[in-house]
Amino acid sequence: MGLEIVEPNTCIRGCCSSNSIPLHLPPSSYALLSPIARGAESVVYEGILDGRKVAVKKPILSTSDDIDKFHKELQLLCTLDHPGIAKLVAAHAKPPNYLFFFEFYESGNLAGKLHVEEWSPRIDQVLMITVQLAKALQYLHDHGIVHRDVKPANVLLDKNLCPHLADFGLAEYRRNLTRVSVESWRSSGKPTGGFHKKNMVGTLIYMAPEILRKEVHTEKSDVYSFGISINELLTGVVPYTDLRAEAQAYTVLEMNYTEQQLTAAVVSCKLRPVLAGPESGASTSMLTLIQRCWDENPQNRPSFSDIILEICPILEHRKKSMEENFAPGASSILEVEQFIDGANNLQTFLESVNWSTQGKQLSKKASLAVNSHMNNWLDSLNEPLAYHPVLSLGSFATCGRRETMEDAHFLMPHMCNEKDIHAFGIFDGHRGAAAAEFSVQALPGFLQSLASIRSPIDALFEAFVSTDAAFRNELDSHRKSKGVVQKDWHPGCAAVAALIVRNKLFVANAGDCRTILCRAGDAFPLSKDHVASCLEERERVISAGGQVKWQVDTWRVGPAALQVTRSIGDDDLKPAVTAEPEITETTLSAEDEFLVTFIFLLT
Ligand SMILES: Nc1ncnc2c1ncn2[C@@H]1O[C@H](COP(=O)(O)OP(=O)(O)OP(=O)(O)O)[C@@H](O)[C@H]1O
Ligand SMILES: [Mn+2]
Repeated sequence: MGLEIVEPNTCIRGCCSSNSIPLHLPPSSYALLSPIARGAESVVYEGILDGRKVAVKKPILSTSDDIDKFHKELQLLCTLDHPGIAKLVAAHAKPPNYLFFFEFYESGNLAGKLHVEEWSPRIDQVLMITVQLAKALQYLHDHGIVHRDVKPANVLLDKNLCPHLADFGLAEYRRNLTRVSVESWRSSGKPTGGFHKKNMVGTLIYMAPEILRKEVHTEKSDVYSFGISINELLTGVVPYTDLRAEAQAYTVLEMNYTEQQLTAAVVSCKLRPVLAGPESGASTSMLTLIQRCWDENPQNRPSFSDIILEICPILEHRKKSMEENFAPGASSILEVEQFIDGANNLQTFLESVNWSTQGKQLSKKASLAVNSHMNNWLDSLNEPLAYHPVLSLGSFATCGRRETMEDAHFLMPHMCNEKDIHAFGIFDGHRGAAAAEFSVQALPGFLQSLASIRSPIDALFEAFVSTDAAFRNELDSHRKSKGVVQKDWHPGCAAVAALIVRNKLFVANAGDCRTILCRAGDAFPLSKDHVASCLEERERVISAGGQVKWQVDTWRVGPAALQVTRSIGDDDLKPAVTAEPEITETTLSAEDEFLVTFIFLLT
């Protein structure tokens, strides 16, 4: 770059100096274009410096403390030179203009990439970002600097999606950190809540428990924030917004939990974000590493050198297996991309079980085992004058704002070729789609096999319980024999099934899907939500040996913080979270217009 360094190359106070970064610039050498981001403390503009595109950070300086802070940040930035750290190319440190000029990173910050663009990185991209960031933080720590604001919003991505750690507004030399932290941030002298809001709310979810307890910030507090951020990169979910998988659409602020509630939960109840599952493509060792990063005790957290040592071999192994599988002759970038995608899919395929097929096979076995004649159901209802419903049906499913579909449903009109028997069901998965995928195949089979030997109510009841037992069995045997299923992975699903036998409607429910009957224009609920906020359910769970705690915003069950109290799967919470459904029976009449069974969506 042709920018000249004018000696003495220092800031106005003489406290910042550099051999390579110009610290004052002739006004003609730069121009500020449109703003890219407005924070509480600064505005970042797209700009031109000496003919080249840059990002210009212009701090809002309203008190002398702010000016001190600018000098401190500049001093620090002048000493840093690492490919994983956003590069300061120049600064202007003389009144009236205080400006930082950074290299421009085209792909914006990682938070925007994940949550606005809904980017879902491949596992090799996650690993690459993890290693690069860990190297940048290792470099900082080696220089005695603690970043104190590690989060995806402060990670900038270049056009190759390589990460560069930015925003040194809170960075400090470790030796200066004695008993500062939260108190000193709070006393920044600004009358508005802006500063407080920025540093507490925006960063709160990344803050280590010791910081929330107002203890000293150490390198290990950066490790904690790093762990939370990498998990976010794997899940694509803003921390704590999916305590209940069904409510993922919430953002932290919308969820209305107060600072104190979240702080209390993180500090005292050791609440952490939901760990990424195996479907993210992350290996068990990587997931365990994340958990160690967010360990309660800072001393149990790995250092960045440890993290690099552990992640590098995983990345190497990944690269190697992709190279080995690399098709000779593939030449264009597109082909390479496709190939990498293919390799990823293959990996995911090998690592996961096809739960749908498992469920289907089981369902076949079950229905073959019994000769299905349902005449006994129809015989028992043989009232010639009874209302005879005529059925039309349909279904609609949408993934909503979630990355993957965890819900499933079946429509089984004319079950076992009986024109007056129909069954429908909906399964709302959580902690992965496995339980829903399995149940949607298995449950109808169980129901058919039980039709000839049980009453409709008993058949429904047993179909739920058997599906649950079969799923947990299957999960267990995969855990034991093939090791393909992680031992701490406990998928589950809420389920509701409706069975129509001539003019009788039976609805079996376990969880919080809902069924509503429209009768003469009015809505009649045929199911009751099984959630921990319901006193009756809470008491049932506790008496079955489960733990129910108020966490964040509502009552939740067990360490998994599940809101539903009945489900198929969730084997870590059995028997308290039971699969036994509650069943209602309704006699249909000509007034009944339609039946809606649905998953409660929060959008
Ligand atoms: N070099 C850059 N290239 C591209 N975009 C940038 C660059 N620097 C900053 N930005 C954009 O500006 C945002 C804010 O930058 P930064 O975090 O450094 O400032 P801040 O004042 O701390 O802002 P905030 O209050 O939001 O944390 C970044 O998240 C990013 O979107
Ligand atoms: Mn920032």
